[in-house]
Amino acid sequence: MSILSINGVHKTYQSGQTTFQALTDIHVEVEEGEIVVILGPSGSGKSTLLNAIGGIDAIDSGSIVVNKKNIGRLSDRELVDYRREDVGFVFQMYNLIPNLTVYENIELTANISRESMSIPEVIHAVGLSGMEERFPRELSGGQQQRVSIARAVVKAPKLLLCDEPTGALDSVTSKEILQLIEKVNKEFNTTVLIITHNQAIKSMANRVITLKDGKVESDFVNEHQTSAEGVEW
Ligand SMILES: Nc1ncnc2c1ncn2[C@@H]1O[C@H](COP(=O)(O)OP(=O)(O)OP(=O)(O)O)[C@@H](O)[C@H]1O
Repeated sequence: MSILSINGVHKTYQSGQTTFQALTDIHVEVEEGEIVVILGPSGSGKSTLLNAIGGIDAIDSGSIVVNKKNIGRLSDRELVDYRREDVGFVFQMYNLIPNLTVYENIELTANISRESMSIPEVIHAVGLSGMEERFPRELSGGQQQRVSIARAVVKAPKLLLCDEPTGALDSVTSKEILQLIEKVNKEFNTTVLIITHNQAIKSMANRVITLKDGKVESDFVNEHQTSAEGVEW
């Protein structure tokens, strides 16, 4: 079943008199349960595409359908619900709330979503049992990223959108985080989209899409998919 369907998407940015074409005629289909890695150099449109899928930025034309919802047709209220319920975000900079504990950071998201998972179960799944009462400043970068993944996963999203999730981490910690993302994909059947400029990450994907100058340059099934364990820097 298709969980994400992107059809003929165009997006421009206006700055002063200049119009910049950030996305041109994007077509992508993602099936439920896939791990899709979207690669491309800086400026190729990766974040623009991810933000459009996440309902953060509007597109100019075309359609993005997630979990049978056409994002462009949602009212503001429905869009808030969509961002709360259907998609989870993981960013390079963890964006945790500094004066809330690990537990509270996760609880905050759980409280605003309709059907959240058990917080202790999620904390266990991300390997943070025993650290519930710590504050973000008392955690390593990798542990903070685990909290941000737990926060995204606790609302049981259909789609996990990861923007350079290992961009700020060393290679050993990066591999652990990729393994965790893989575990979320398998255990919770969460479809995962990872955008990155790191070529190494593509080996764990079952689909690899490359963007160039705002266009899909290639979109192929990875015949040599490895586990996240097999990602080599
Ligand atoms: N708000 C904006 N106003 C004008 N141009 C923008 C805006 N946001 C992005 N752009 C331009 O759109 C293009 C695509 O940007 P985007 O951030 O999607 O690229 P990216 O592939 O994610 O890059 P990076 O890997 O550096 O994050 C870039 O040329 C960028 O300068």
